[in-house]
Amino acid sequence: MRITPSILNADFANLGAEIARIPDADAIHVDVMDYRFVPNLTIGLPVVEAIRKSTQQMLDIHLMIADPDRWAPSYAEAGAESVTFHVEAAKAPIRLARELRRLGARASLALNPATSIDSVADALGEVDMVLLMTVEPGFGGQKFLDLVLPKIRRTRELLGERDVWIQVDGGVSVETIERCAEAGADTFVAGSAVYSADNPNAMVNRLRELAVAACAH
Ligand SMILES: O=C(CO)[C@H](O)[C@H](O)COP(=O)(O)O
Ligand SMILES: [Fe+2]
Repeated sequence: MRITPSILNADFANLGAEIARIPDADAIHVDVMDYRFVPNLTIGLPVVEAIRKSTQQMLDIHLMIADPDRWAPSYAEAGAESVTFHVEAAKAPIRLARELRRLGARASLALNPATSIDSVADALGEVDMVLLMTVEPGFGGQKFLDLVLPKIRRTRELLGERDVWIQVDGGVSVETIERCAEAGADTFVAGSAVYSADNPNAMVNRLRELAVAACAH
């Protein structure tokens, strides 16, 4: 069970210090948005390169951008351990996943809430993680969409014994993480839940404990 907090709701003027507040995180989830794939703009490659220099923690880059085929490899070259791109945006997802792995990164495929996992079933052997959006991408602090839970179960079923992580992203909190874990998710993005907590690192550990306990049922 991995907790990968999103820095979307952290203080962007103090990113290094904000990341240092969550030493027990399993990775730092960085949301890259481009005003094209989603109606929001965040940060891009230069900031990711600066983050890379400021921390040894695993970087989990979530690209919500148009044309990831063109831009995603640079994030692997910048030293990100995991690069996620959206299937709705990629022109050649298998070629891109292979390129990311060739560059030494984990390759990960993201699906919007309305995108079916069965539509990408044949590509699952090419990736290290599937990110299932549990809100419409673009903003932090949105309400978790329960309608994604059957897709988490279906993804687990399709993956079988394969060692592919299932990450959920959007509205994950102490209220919703157990449902995700019971359905088969093993990697959890939490943005506002972590950074609105008085003690973000304690929240990371609390979320992990809830996920572990839910899975043991
Ligand atoms: O990809 C994202 C939004 O598109 C973010 O990772 C996600 O929304 C995290 O924030 P929160 O936990 O507040 O929902
Ligand atoms: Fe994200």
